[in-house]
Amino acid sequence: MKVTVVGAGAVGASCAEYIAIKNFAAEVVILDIKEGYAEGKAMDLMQCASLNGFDTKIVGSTNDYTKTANSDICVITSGIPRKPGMTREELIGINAGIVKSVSASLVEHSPNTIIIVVSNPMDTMTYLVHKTTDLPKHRIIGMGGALDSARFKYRLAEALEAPISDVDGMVIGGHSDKGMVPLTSHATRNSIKVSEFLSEERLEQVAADTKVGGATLTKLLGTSAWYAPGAAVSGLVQAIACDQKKIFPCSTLLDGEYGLSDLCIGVPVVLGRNGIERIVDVPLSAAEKEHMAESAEGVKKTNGLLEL
Ligand SMILES: NC(=O)c1ccc[n+]([C@@H]2O[C@H](COP(=O)([O-])OP(=O)(O)OC[C@H]3O[C@@H](n4cnc5c(N)ncnc54)[C@H](O)[C@@H]3O)[C@@H](O)[C@H]2O)c1
Ligand SMILES: O=C(O)C[C@H](O)C(=O)O
Repeated sequence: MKVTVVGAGAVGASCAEYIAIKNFAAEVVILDIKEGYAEGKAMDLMQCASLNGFDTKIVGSTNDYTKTANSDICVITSGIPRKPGMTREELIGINAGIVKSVSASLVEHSPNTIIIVVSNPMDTMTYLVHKTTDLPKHRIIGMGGALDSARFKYRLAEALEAPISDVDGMVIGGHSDKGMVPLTSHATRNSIKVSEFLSEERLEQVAADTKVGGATLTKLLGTSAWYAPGAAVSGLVQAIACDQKKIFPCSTLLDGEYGLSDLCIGVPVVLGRNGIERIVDVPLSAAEKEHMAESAEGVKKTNGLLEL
């Protein structure tokens, strides 16, 4: 199993590190445009191998796509992150050009690859990869919901004063401050609906804190987060590489599912060796349906800014 990660910055390096530590891939190539940067990160990570007990070979590349040839999975993290006070959507002007050229180079060298898009605004960047490459839709996956769901579980555990391992929950919709749809009606603590433990008001606070999860960290860090994003990407990569058939909310091209078409947005999917193997239809409450429709409108508005 060969995995390429484009962008050796905060998220790309974190993602490569988690993939290596989980020890399921033979090779991880990290590629960056900055001279020597990916080679440096790869060498530093390789020097963790004996300490952390992994055999994954990590290779760095300064913009040489021949090193990425025949990758089974390619992750795109190249592009600028937001600064405090910015929205993800404001990154489109710079990141669209980067994602378009990077995805073209990746597909040229790995025509059978599965692409995972991380760069923001992620749903729109995932749509852009659909529009500009000829990869089939099950091989283009946007990562956002896996991270947002991890943040939702963190906030639920905090409210419930329970261990995170007792909590389950999922966030669908657009990966944006306003567009996320935390599915509070489906969230559980050890199979019991969380509404049995928390007031409606407290649950609304959990949902609100979840939606601004990325903005909260950006304010604290001065740039956006990387540990949980890297871990979330590695979870998707592992589910595909190991054919786990796990369900994650991922951004995917919809064609009537959830009453939506011609956009990429987060919905639950089964991930296996073929990429997105199935979109899972979850019954939504009336409020969740309304939030999903509003979220889709927001994503479509951002897609409208693309020069296709
Ligand atoms: N989808 C998500 O859940 C999620 C989570 C976190 C971050 N992000 C996004 O991921 C992106 C990266 O964030 P980061 O914190 O790692 O930023 P970063 O600045 O630390 O790293 C980005 C890297 O991309 C490289 N790069 C730029 N143009 C390139 C090109 N054409 N080819 C190859 N490499 C190129 C840069 O040199 C840099 O090293 C941002 O757009 C951020 O908003 C998304
Ligand atoms: O918040 C950001 O801009 C980065 C990322 O999308 C995140 O949710 O951490």
